Amino acid sequence: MDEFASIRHWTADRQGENWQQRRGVVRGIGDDTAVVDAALAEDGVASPKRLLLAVDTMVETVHFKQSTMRDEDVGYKALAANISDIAAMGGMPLHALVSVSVPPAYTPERMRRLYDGLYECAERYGVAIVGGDTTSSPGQLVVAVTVTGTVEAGRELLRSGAKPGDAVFVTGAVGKSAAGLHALLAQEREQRAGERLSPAEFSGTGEELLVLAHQRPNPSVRAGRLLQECGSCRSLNDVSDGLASEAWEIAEASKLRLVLNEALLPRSGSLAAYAAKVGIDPLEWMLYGGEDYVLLGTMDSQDADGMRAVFHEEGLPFFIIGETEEGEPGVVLASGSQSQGDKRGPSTHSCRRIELKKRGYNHF
Ligand SMILES: Nc1ncnc2c1ncn2[C@@H]1O[C@H](COP(=O)(O)OP(=O)(O)OP(=O)(O)O)[C@@H](O)[C@H]1O
Ligand SMILES: Cc1ncc(C[n+]2csc(CCOP(=O)(O)O)c2C)c(N)n1
Ligand SMILES: [Mg+2]
Ligand SMILES: [Mg+2]
Ligand SMILES: [Mg+2]
Repeated sequence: MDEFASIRHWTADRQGENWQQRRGVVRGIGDDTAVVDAALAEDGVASPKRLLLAVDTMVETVHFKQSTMRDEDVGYKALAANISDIAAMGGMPLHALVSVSVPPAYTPERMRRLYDGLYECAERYGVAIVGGDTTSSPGQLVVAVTVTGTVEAGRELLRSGAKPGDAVFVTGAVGKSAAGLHALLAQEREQRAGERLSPAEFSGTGEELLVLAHQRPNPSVRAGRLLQECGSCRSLNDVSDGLASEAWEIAEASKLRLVLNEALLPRSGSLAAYAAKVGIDPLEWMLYGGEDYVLLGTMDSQDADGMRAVFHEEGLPFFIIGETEEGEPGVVLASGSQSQGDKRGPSTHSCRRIELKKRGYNHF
């Protein structure tokens, strides 16, 4: 049973509508965050804002190793990954609760450094850290962060709102984090056995930006707010498990197909250079890598140019990478097409369509 099937097995049809409704639950399990009508939660009148609630966990050896992340990076990324889910609803992040399970290797100084990173991220995104929980751990460090946020009622950007004929967009390059992890793990293998492993120094090298993307991801809060305000964004998700996997989630929730145009996928120069150096197809990292925390969504295709202009004005990247179409839920990668922006092939090129598997990072 995979991760998604497990969650369904544990939770599907386990609670009647009664308590969900009486507690103002607009959207429960199944999206980037839960959506709760704050006023209805207390049997009050309708609120102009709704509460967003989410938790994500980082586990040593699963999400990071001593050789891939400094302690302050672990703190920063644990909060950033959570803020990213609020961004993926078009919301404003507000509060965080931090639960840590601390093994003996993590001295008070190391934990203080982890909190340096947490607070750095909190300051940058205007999040108040309001509590948490602390336990010992026999082996690995576990950091679980719960975030709250708000969004204008009825304006939350769900995975389920896409319509056939929408434009598909991403708010940044994908694959850099996975390439950065590859560089860090390659460095780890080069270090002598028994040496205390620490994150490799990449400053001044071509890999520096990739490693930074892995250790210090920037959740797309401003982008999410712009998309929420514009009114033409129909579905949204953040890229934690990989582009293909997140596209599948929108396809399933909205009951349609996403057609991604390979030539339109943003290609980072540093990613291409590193992929060539180590002989790996960069597409593998771009489609299945994950942990990029950019936003993937769909919008009214008529407003796509306007949206691109709004993002440009704010100095933010925005790429139209495909479109949606009616059909059985699925994700297709089209290459060699003649669509706009594909400058690589002659116009006689035939379009190749590959069905993408729902593959990405899966915990089970
Ligand atoms: N153990 C659990 N019990 C109840 N609900 C869960 C559990 N694990 C996940 N969920 C719910 O399942 C849905 C999908 O969760 P998931 O963690 O895949 O989303 P995400 O945080 O956007 O992705 P990622 O964890 O890759 O960042 C969410 O609504 C989440 O609250
Ligand atoms: C040492 C090490 N090995 C592998 C990875 C890759 N990785 C771990 S979890 C995850 C998906 C997001 O997690 P979640 O779904 O829990 O939010 C990915 C891509 C890593 N970061 N560090
Ligand atoms: Mg998410
Ligand atoms: Mg999650
Ligand atoms: Mg998440």
